[in-house]
Amino acid sequence: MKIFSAQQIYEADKSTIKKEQITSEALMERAASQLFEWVHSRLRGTQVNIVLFCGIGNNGGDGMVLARMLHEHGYSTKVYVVNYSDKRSEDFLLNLNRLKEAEVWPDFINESIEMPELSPNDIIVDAIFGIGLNRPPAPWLGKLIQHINASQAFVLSVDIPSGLPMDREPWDPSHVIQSSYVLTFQVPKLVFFLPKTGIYVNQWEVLDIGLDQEYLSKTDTDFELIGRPEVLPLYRPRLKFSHKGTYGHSLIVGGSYGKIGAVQLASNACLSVGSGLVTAYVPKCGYHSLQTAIPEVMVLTDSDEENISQIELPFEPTVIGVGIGIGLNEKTASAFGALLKSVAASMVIDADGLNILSQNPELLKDVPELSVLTPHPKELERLIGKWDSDFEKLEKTKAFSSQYNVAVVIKGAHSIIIYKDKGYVNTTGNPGMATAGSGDVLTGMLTGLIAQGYPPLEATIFGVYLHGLAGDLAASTLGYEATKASKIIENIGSAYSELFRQPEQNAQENN
Ligand SMILES: NC(=O)C1=CN([C@@H]2O[C@H](COP(=O)(O)OP(=O)(O)OC[C@H]3O[C@@H](n4cnc5c(N)ncnc54)[C@H](O)[C@@H]3O)[C@@H](O)[C@H]2O)[C@@H](O)CC1
Ligand SMILES: Nc1ncnc2c1ncn2[C@@H]1O[C@H](COP(=O)(O)OP(=O)(O)O)[C@@H](O)[C@H]1O
Ligand SMILES: [K+]
Repeated sequence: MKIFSAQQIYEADKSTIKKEQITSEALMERAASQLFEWVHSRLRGTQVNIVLFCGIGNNGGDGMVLARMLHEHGYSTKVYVVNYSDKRSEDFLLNLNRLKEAEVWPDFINESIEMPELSPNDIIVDAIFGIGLNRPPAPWLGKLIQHINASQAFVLSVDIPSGLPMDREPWDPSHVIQSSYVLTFQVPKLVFFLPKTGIYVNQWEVLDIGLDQEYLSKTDTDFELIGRPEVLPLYRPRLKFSHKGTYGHSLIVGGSYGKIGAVQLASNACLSVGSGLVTAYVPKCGYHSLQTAIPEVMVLTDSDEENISQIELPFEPTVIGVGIGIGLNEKTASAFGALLKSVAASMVIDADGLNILSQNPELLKDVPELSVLTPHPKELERLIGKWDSDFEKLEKTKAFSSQYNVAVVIKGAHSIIIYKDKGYVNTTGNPGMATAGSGDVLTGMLTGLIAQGYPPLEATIFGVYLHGLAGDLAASTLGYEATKASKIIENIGSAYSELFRQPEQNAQENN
């Protein structure tokens, strides 16, 4: 699913209005009836107190229409107009009048009014600001937002949590609505998925308000949300008359004394995702444990007992996954540098492989084109330098990816794959995966997919999704705390099956 900017969403609105020859007010009515249907189908007339906070723009207009519909269906409502500007939108004004005609009399909140009383049992509708927020909310608005956040009530945000801008981090992190649920119009918003802005969104769902499909499909976006519909077409079916050679020979290079487990995890994941053959290259100390733990994996050893010192390969691997548990030893760094120079095959580079690159940036030019780098945030910072916001981080990563023609996976709750100017935002995974070795599993999986012939970018999009899905399946039986890296591997098979089974749910959890 494409992720559009605010500008593009306004364009889509305009295009819809023009093409369908409807008024903007009719589009607002359509959007708000979707909101109403959502609420009504869940509450079914239950008598709870619904408190609506509506701004004076079109987001507030949506709130006004929703208030009228709730009132008409017998719900108990209290409406506050949050009067932050004299520049009220036309459609807001029109719907304010309609609300009054329906004999609902909103209270007007401004700077000098006391905060309204709220109960934890209320349902609060947050329609103060939408995607039009373009400057910091005034301090009194910030206080109102804090007051709503302190209420412990369920907060349903219209389109986006109020106070959250579309293209930057908030000016004051405490002046943003903490949404229990966001009903967002037509398309998901990038800020739902970034670490510093996604924290305001507990759950979200897209409401289809019928914006111009032609505009939406022909417009290119900087980011795409990766769910099952995006991943399924990437799948490469296994052929009946195939053999192990059809699915590539992966090489996993890594490990050092005390960190052989990382190679075990990566090799096992590589095999479990479907690589035809897997060879692990480790220092001598890793030989016995690897041969014992995973009989399917072949093992080559370095001449050094504890560290990789010189990589000599008696065969030509299809793809190399490198860096996990490798350490920062000088001998290892120069062996890694020599490996980069000697192979043309794509690599998947992780962990200390990335740190060696950061310490020796002259090696970056030798990284084979279309390789995949999988940094967690600290490793990324060492590679591209500090950033002042999530948005700058994305821009810097795009520049890095373009410069070296590599895909970069920014790992996190929503891992984002950057390739040149485009970002792919993953939707699977859970906090149970914040555990030792889950990154090693990802490295092995991406390597194993490339081995099977998935082009590197597709392997990365597919693999990051599958890794998260395997983690979700592991957590569904084990819970977050007991989910560990080896359990993610055990669920790779079920994750493949899951791809072809259940329809994707609309609501996404994001905490
Ligand atoms: N036809 C349309 O354009 C549709 C718009 N919809 C709703 O419209 C919303 C966008 O509406 P608007 O563009 O009116 O914007 P908002 O309702 O988000 O904000 C209202 C106005 O407040 C001003 N403003 C921004 N930051 C401010 C601040 N800190 N203090 C005071 N004033 C500030 C801006 O001029 C802005 O236009 C969407 O989020 C969505 O809810 C929906 O009704 C669907 C159709
Ligand atoms: N809170 C989370 N939600 C979803 N996925 C997560 C979360 N925390 C970590 N992950 C995933 O787990 C993996 C962790 O990788 P990494 O930090 O390199 O671990 P390690 O170095 O221990 O192998 C990444 O793929 C990341 O996206
Ligand atoms: K809102």
